[in-house]
Amino acid sequence: MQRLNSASGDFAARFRALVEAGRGEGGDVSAAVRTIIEDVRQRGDAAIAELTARFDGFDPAGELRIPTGRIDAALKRVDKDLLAAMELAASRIRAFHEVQRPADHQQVDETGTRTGWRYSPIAAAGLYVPGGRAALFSSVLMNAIPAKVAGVEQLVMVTPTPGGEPNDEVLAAAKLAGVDTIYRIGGAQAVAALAFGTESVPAVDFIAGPGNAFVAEAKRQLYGRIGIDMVAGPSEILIVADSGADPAVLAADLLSQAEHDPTSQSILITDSPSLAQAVLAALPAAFDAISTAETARASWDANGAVIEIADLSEAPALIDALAPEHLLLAVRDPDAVFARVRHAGSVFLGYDTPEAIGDYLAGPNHVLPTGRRARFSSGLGTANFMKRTTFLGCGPEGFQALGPPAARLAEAEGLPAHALSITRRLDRGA
Ligand SMILES: NC(=O)c1ccc[n+]([C@@H]2O[C@H](COP(=O)([O-])OP(=O)(O)OC[C@H]3O[C@@H](n4cnc5c(N)ncnc54)[C@H](O)[C@@H]3O)[C@@H](O)[C@H]2O)c1
Ligand SMILES: N[C@H](CO)Cc1c[nH]c[nH+]1
Ligand SMILES: [Zn+2]
Repeated sequence: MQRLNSASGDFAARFRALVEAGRGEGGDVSAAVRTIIEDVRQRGDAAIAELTARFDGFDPAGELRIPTGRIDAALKRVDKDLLAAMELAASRIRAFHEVQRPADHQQVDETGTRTGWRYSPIAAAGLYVPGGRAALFSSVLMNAIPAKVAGVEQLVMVTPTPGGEPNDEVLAAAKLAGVDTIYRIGGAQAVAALAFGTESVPAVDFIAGPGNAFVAEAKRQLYGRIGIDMVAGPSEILIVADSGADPAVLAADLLSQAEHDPTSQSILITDSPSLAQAVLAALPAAFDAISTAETARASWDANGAVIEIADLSEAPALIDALAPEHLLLAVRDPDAVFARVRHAGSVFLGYDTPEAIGDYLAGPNHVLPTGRRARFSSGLGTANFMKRTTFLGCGPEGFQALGPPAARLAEAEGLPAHALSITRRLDRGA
C-alpha cells in the first residue's frame, strides 16, 4: 500500500507510476496465454483435458458439458431465500437491460434518399463465468440476461469447477436466466475453446464476461477471430470520500474489491487527512472480519493506495487518469463530482450506495472494463450482444443529386470502377 499527497513535490511522478503499474498483465501472462490458445487450437478437447487437470485439479474424462439433469437438480437444492434474492436480482437486471435495447432508425432526406440502421442480435455468444477463487453466480445473471434481452439464440456458458464438482448456485442462476449449455472449463483454455470450437465445445461468434488476468488476456488475444465485450479483468475500486464518510464503512468498501483477487486494486482519495488516518486504523478489524483476508491483504499490500488531496476539486482529474472500473463517491454532493468525471466504468453516488449493491442486484451490469480501459470501453449491456447494420436506398431523384459528386470523388481517388458504377447508371438515365 502506498500513501500519496498531492501537495508533495514527487506527487506527479508517484501518481503516474501508480496509474501505469500493470497488475498481472503483460509479459508472463501474455506468453502463457498464447501457448494455451495455440495448444487448444491444435489439439482441441485433449488440450482442454490436460489444462483442466493442471489448473482446476481434475480430469474431465471427456465429460466437459454439464448434463441438464444436473442443472435441474441444482435449482431444486438451492436455498429458497437465496433463490428469492437471485430472482429479485434477475428481474431488476432484466428491467434495466430491456430499457437499454437500442432502437432502429430510418430517415429520408430532401432528395428522397433513405438512410438508417437496424440492430440484430449476435447468433451465438459464449459467456465466461469466473469460478477459480469464488463461484460468481451473480456473473451468470449479468452475462446471460442482457444476451437474452438482445435476442441471442445460442448461449454457451463456460465456468471452471475446481475439483470437478459444479457449483449449485451457478447452475441455478443459469437455469433462471435460461442457459442450459454449460461446460465445466475455465481460464484461457475455455476462451480458446469457444473461439475455435473443439470436439465438444461449439464455436461462438462473441465472448462476454469477466475473469482473472488469464481470461482477460485470452479474450484480448482472440479478439478479431471472435468479438468480445471488453477486457474485464481483476476488480478495482476507487473511492473518493470527504469527512462526512464513515471510516469503518470505507474500510469494508476497499476490501470488497480487494477480496476478489490478489491483483485487484483499491484506492482511497480524500481531502480529509483525519479520514485517511481513520480508514487506515479501521482496516485491521476489517481484515479480521472476513474469511477472504489473505487475498484482500495481498491485494491491498501490493496495489492499494491512499491519496490525500487539498481540495475535492482536484479529484476529477485523478479519477479520469485512473479510469477505474468502479468509482464510489462518498461525499456530500456526489453529483457535483460526477458531473466532472468522464472515465469510469460504473459510478456509485453518495454515502448510502455501496458498490456491492451494484455487484448483485441494482440493475446496472457488474461486468466492467478494468486496467484503465474505461477510457474507451463501457460496461456490458444489451447493445454488446447486437450489431448495427446501416442501409441506404436512393430513389431516382436522390441518385441524380448524389451520383455526379460521388463519381467526381471516385475519380479523384483513382478508382475508376467506382466512378463507372455511378456514371453508367447516370448515362442510362436511372
Ligand atoms: N471486471 C469485471 O467486470 C469483473 C467481474 C467479476 C469478477 N472479476 C474478476 O474475475 C476474476 C475471477 O478470478 P478467478 O481466478 O477466481 O476465476 P477465473 O474463472 O477468472 O479464473 C480461473 C482460471 O484461471 C486459470 N489460471 C489460474 N492460474 C493460472 C496460471 N498460472 N496459468 C494459466 N491459467 C491459470 C485457470 O484455468 C482457472 O480455471 C477476479 O480477478 C475478479 O476480480 C472481474
Ligand atoms: N465486483 C465484481 C466486478 O468487478 C463483480 C462481483 C461479482 N460478485 C461480487 N462482485
Ligand atoms: Zn465484487
